Amino acid sequence: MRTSIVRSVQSAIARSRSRSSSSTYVCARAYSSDSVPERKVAVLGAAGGIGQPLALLMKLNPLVSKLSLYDIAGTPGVAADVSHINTRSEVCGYAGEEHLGKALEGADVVIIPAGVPRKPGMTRDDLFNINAGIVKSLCTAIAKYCPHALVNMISNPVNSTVPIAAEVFKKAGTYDEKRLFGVTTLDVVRAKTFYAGKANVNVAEVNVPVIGGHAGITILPLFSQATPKANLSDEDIKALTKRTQDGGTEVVEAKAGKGSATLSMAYAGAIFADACLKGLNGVPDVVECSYVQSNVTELPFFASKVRLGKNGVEEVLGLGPLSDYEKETLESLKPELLSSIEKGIKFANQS
Ligand SMILES: NC(=O)c1ccc[n+]([C@@H]2O[C@H](COP(=O)([O-])OP(=O)(O)OC[C@H]3O[C@@H](n4cnc5c(N)ncnc54)[C@H](O)[C@@H]3O)[C@@H](O)[C@H]2O)c1
Ligand SMILES: O=C(O)C[C@H](O)C(=O)O
Repeated sequence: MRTSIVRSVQSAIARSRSRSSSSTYVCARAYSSDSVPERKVAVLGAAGGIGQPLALLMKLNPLVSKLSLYDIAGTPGVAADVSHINTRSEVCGYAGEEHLGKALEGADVVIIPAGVPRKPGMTRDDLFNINAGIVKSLCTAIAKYCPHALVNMISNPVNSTVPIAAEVFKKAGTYDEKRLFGVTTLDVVRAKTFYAGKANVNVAEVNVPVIGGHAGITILPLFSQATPKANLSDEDIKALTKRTQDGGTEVVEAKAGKGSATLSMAYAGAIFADACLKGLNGVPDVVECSYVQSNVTELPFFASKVRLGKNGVEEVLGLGPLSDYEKETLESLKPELLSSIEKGIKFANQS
């Protein structure tokens, strides 16, 4: 049995090598699984700092049957590399725009970490001029080749790139607000880590919702709802809030010009994609925070807890009780978040 699987993998690799002589893509079939639904996940920007470890983590996910790795260059190598891992999914690497359609066809989940990262001294909004165009063209292709996929937007500034994606999909007639997500999981990951350290509780048991958006003061961790409960002072809560808001900058400065968070982001992106896949597969009660179309506040997009289901967003959950500090901070983040949303909408509609 094992020998025949090994032989079939070897012959699949040989077949893929012969058809990828131009080195544009490599496809290698691994193992099949009868009990779990087939799911194709595409990563756009897969040769980058986030893309590579995210490709690795998605290759480790047993819910994935096909892993499609797309970038403007470098993906055949990444695909060949991760394809040797003995997990379920078939891996294909596509390099160059002419292969984007093939990379996307049939995708259930598309994860987008394509675009430039920050350098010290930059805000996420400083990335807008380059990343807005990248996201727009990738979303145009998604609308064409996999209009029903769940889209996990990582590219910054998320506060604007998600509204850009929504406008592109609206124009193409494929927009479904239940299928578009800004990935804010890294804020939750950070809030959990920092809270566990300060409260001296087991980090594996910690939960902290993070609402708002994904940039500076628009990131609002709700430590008043954190569990397990801990008796932290107002000063501690303020310091934890600030550290969560500045978490990305902390990494950008530490990397000193060599980019922003990649490994922790890949981890966070893998958690969120896994939640999307579980929801699609009908696993009940899958809840994660995400930046989605929302009416929990007056802002058209807002991050809060979201219940995931077979069609993507099943329910955008309310904010729950907020402390006075959180109420005040929520009001103060709204103008900046609204202006980032409007900037994205304007860009998508004028260019
Ligand atoms: N949402 C979050 O929490 C979060 C966290 C960390 C980083 N980010 C953002 O993710 C993005 C990527 O960061 P990174 O560190 O991986 O950057 P990186 O430069 O290491 O990788 C980006 C990759 O995107 C590719 N790319 C560029 N244009 C493309 C296109 N048109 N199609 C496909 N691929 C394209 C590049 O070739 C590169 O491989 C940045 O915008 C960064 O700010 C978001
Ligand atoms: O901070 C950045 O520029 C990257 C990312 O948004 C992060 O939060 O780490």
